[in-house]
Amino acid sequence: MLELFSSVQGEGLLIGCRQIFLRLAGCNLCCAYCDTDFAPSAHCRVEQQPGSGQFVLWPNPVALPMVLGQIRDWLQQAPGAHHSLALTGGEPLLHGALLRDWLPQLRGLLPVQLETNGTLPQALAELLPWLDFVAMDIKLASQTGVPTPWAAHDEFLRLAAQRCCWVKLVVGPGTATTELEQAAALVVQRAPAATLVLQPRTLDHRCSLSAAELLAMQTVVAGLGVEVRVIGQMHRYLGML
Ligand SMILES: C[S@@+](CC[C@H](N)C(=O)[O-])C[C@H]1O[C@@H](n2cnc3c(N)ncnc32)[C@H](O)[C@@H]1O
Ligand SMILES: Nc1nc2[nH]cc(C(=O)O)c2c(=O)[nH]1
Ligand code: SF4
Ligand SMILES: [Mg+2]
Repeated sequence: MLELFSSVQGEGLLIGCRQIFLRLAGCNLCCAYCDTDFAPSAHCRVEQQPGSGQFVLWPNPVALPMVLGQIRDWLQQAPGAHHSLALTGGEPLLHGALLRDWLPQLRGLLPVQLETNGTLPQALAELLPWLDFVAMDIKLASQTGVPTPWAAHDEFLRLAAQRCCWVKLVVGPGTATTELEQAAALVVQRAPAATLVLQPRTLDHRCSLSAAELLAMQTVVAGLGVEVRVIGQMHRYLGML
């Protein structure tokens, strides 16, 4: 485990909701735009007072009772403040066995949102009963630098559609209309109730696209019958974790 903190969700459909973030190490992808250090570490950093920027280091592997104790403290300090728990990484679905163990108790404290790259459908299938929200990326080759894993995304989205789910597309300079069309078609086919979020790539702390470029992309996706939102990474602007 790499991080445990209480913040405000800065992306996707739960933007603005207070959440506890649990970040796990490791990833099966290497997106060119990735803003997160997910390398395994000997320590997990745990923010003390939320927003303080003061961390204590817990040695890895962290045991579940430590995590539950810290979350209970935050919930008691701020009654009713938290909406849910965000499980992120790295790619959290690489830790299927651990999550199978942990999720029943974590979900006893808060509803659970999974942040995922949408490439590990088998792992998702095993954890679905303990997930309330699934925020899935479709990884566009123009931004990641590697071909989009369309087949894995297809299988993944079929499963995610059994939960409250939305799809994030990180878009940026070079994103092709054909990519947007293919992603929108997949959503229409596999999860017609899901919203598609256009998330502009953040580069050097700024939005990498102009207003005109974002609106043009929004027009393409909306024209294909998908519910669409344009949402940037708000936590960066707020200066939050
Ligand atoms: C760090 S990832 C962890 C979860 C999972 N590995 C994934 O990619 O969905 C969390 C989210 O941050 C997004 N993200 C990472 N770097 C970004 C950037 N520079 N600009 C915009 N979004 C970014 C990812 O696309 C993903 O939606
Ligand atoms: N505030 C905040 N919102 C987020 N939404 C997704 C995040 C992630 O790294 O998965 C993230 C994050 O790291 N911080
Ligand atoms: S899948 Fe997520 S954590 Fe992994 S490299 Fe891409 S953005 Fe980063
Ligand atoms: Mg992040």
